[in-house]
Amino acid sequence: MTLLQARDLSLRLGTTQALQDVSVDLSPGDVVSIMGPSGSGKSTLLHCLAGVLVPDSGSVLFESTDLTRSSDAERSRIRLQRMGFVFQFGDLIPELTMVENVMLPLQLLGTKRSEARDRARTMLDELEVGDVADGTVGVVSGGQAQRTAVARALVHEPAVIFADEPTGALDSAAGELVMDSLVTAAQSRGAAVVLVTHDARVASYAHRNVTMRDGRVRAADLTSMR
Ligand SMILES: Nc1ncnc2c1ncn2[C@@H]1O[C@H](COP(=O)(O)OP(=O)(O)OP(=O)(O)O)[C@@H](O)[C@H]1O
Repeated sequence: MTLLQARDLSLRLGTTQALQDVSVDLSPGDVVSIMGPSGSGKSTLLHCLAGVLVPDSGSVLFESTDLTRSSDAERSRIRLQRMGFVFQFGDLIPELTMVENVMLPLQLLGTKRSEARDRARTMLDELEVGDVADGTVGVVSGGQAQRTAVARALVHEPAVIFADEPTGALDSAAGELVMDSLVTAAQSRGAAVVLVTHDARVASYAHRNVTMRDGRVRAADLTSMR
């Protein structure tokens, strides 16, 4: 069964051919890393797979919807309901506590506040950051904030998590904890993970690697060492 099937994606950004004929498949529970030098098109590919950017040509079939033929509103709805996102700098809302940050996707999806709070707390406990649930970004460590961002990405049970340099701002010990929690929690729910990273240790969590160079896939389906 395929969760996401991207075919022959090409996209020009300004004067740069950011993607050229890129194809990627994702099955439920897959963990795929996207590596490659700076400027090779990794983030652009991730954004096309997630329906944030629409390629000039090619198709992105996600759970039977072609994201390249969907309206902005439809793609936003699919992202909210079926996808989770983790970025390099957590992007937690600083005015909210950790648990309030994790409640957000559920509340946007219409879950009652009390239920959203319970589910967010359970998720934070699972990621071993339940003790900082009532803290704000200013008082928790970078690793705790990033595990909270992972909790927020997973709390609404998405089919896929997109993570762009999720450990890029952390030291290696904290980064490993974030990766362990991300991959373990996603796998236990059958969610796929797409990771953009420069870091071979982060990529070693993946089942498959896609290496980009100048907007093209250089090598796909390499077996990870882990
Ligand atoms: N909005 C834009 N306008 C013009 N060119 C862009 C734009 N966004 C990205 N590019 C160019 O597209 C190419 C691919 O960028 P992208 O950010 O996908 O690379 P990347 O591999 O993720 O790089 P990095 O590792 O540095 O984040 C680069 O040459 C970049 O300069």
